[in-house]
Amino acid sequence: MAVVVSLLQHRLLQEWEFHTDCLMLLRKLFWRPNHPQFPICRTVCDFPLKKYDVIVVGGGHAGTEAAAAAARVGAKTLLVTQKIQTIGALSCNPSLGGVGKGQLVREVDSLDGLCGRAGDWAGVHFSILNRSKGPAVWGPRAQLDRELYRQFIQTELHAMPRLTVLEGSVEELLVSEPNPDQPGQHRVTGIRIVDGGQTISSSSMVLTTGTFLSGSLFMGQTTSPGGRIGDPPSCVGLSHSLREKLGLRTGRLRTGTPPRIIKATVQLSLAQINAPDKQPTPFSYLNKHTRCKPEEQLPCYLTHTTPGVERIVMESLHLNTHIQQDTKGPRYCPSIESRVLRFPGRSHQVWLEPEGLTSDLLYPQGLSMTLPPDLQLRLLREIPALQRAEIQIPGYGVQYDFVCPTQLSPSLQVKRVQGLFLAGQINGTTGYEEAAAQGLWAGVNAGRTALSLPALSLSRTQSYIGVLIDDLVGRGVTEPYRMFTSRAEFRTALRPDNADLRLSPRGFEEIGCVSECRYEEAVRVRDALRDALTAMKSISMSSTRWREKLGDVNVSESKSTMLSALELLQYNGVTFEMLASAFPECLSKHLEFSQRLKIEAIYRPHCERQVREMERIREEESLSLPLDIDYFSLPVSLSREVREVLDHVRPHTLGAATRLRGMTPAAIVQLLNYVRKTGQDRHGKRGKHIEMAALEKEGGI
Ligand SMILES: Cc1cc2nc3c(=O)[nH]c(=O)nc-3n(C[C@H](O)[C@H](O)[C@H](O)COP(=O)(O)OP(=O)(O)OC[C@H]3O[C@@H](n4cnc5c(N)ncnc54)[C@H](O)[C@@H]3O)c2cc1C
Repeated sequence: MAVVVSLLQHRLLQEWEFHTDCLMLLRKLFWRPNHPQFPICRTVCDFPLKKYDVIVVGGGHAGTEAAAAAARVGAKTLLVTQKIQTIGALSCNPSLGGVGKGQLVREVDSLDGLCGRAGDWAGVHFSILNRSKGPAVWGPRAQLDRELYRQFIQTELHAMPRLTVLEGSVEELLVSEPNPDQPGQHRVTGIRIVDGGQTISSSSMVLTTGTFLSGSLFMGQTTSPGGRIGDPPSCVGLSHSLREKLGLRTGRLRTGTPPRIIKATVQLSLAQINAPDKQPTPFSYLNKHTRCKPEEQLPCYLTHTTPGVERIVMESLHLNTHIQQDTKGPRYCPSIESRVLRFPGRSHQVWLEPEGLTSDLLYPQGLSMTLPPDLQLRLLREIPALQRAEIQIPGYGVQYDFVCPTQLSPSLQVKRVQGLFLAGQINGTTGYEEAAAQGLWAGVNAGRTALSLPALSLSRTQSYIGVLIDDLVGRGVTEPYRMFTSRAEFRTALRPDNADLRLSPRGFEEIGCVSECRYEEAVRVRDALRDALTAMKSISMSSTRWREKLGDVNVSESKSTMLSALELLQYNGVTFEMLASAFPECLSKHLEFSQRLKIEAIYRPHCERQVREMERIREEESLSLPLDIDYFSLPVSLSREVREVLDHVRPHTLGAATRLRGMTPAAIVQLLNYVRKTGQDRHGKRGKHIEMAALEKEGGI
């Protein structure tokens, strides 16, 4: 019976249809935290095995995705985390997605990860951010019910084949001599647990300790050890293992969280209401609906700080230890103290966000602070809507160790330690989505390595996950790293609408982390879109004929050339529905994909141009770069970082430049265009001479 319930539950979770209340009922009936039928071990003595293919340390957003991904690729996996109850906990903001981050959620979902479906289950307010810009940079986002999110993640993990969960704290990584056939100075062999000092072996491991590695909590002038309020830090032994035993370079970063406010004490009538989208858009490609019905969604509210807020911050700086420290915090999610110090005299936005369907708390986004609790209350009450507010949990800051991610390879394996993978905040990132994306990729590669399969990497031309990892391992971090669409040079191709086509087929055929049912759906969509594009290309008419056929479309009458239906779809005001009603016999069967086809039509020419540029780069790899280029004054769009690297290394060829740390495809295109454009002049004058000199210097002639 237990097995049948487990299978049924898992199947339903994979393929739910939210509008069927029956699933809610089944979940209510069968959901039991730590249900005994699942392989969960509370103490080390309980656990069934002494050896696993993969051990994942930490049950946050990176760890849960890593454990699930390793199990999906076929590895016998153990997830060890300090508290089973906090698996999938949202440490800070009750929200998922956003600009750049939403793209990551879609990509994790396309590789069969958990967070997209968890977001659809737990979301209480859905919106697409950046709608005024093109669909390539739209940001799917949701406010979440914390409890529902945590429960969903735990239910998924508990039902995952090949995965065991152990409650415990890891104090030491066990290592031995490296395998001589592979690069590296050590080889990971297992872990030691704090409680009783028992050891468990594995040849692959993913470390995802988040904000817990030597974590310290700050509130006013009080500092205490901790990784998150109510949770102890990772034991000192683990930091020692990484630094002293393995010789890894670490750094220190910080972040903070706002006080949680009792909703009943807030005068919401004094704040501006922010409604969700009328029709929620699911994160997951498998879901047609979200669990929350459109009319059941909760609003957010917008209010602003006053001069009184600034005064309290400035007057109490001496009582605020966290803010006095040099440690770098998240630039794009700053505390109210940092905002006031950076932009004095301004009023700052504060979003009042629901914490869940039944929660009586509000999360004041924008008011992250580390003042003493009495001053936090005084500060809140300077805001009109919060003048009677009461705090349930005060805000606090956390400082933690991270491992400099340039010590990792693109598979997220530590270069000098065979079998050791790192993911999430431990790599210097911030945010659930960044953690989930790395966790999934580290889990895939840890699983593959344990099964003697080659580790894989994702290119930045293919995915935001590739951009994130390439940035981390190529450039490292100097402050908590968060994703933005501007980090992706190929963002018009890496859209939130097409992550399934980019990743699910590869995820099934090559990587092995995608289920057959998701693969089949992605292939169905891919084939249907291809057929629809072919059909649209085959319909071609003059603009006059199109105007006759479709009525008042915005195509110039003077346009004498023929336009295909696909080209016409690029125009403002032309919809796929209009084309389908004009040519029902060949287009109406594709109406299901009308929005995707419109987006595809808009971006296709640009994406094709980018593909041609990439091909050009490959063909031009041997193109010489003049040795006397002044990279700092080059009149092209290159970042300061890239100019510094080029100036320092002075690569001889374009191919050598592409392999430099931190070089992006966009920078290479800029360089290629510049050298091609100026090449002729230079060859006529000094170019040849310089190339000869370079060869001589290299001993080439
Ligand atoms: C106070 C605070 C403020 C934050 N503010 C923001 C913000 O403003 N914006 C933002 O985007 N993000 C913020 N975050 C960060 C966000 O919570 C993280 O980015 C995200 O949770 C990172 O996921 P992770 O999986 O790397 O780590 P976490 O979610 O931190 O999970 C780490 C897990 O590892 C476990 N663990 C640690 N050490 C051990 C061990 N030795 N043995 C076993 N288990 C262990 C922990 O119990 C925990 O379950 C904040 C976090 C905190 C704590």
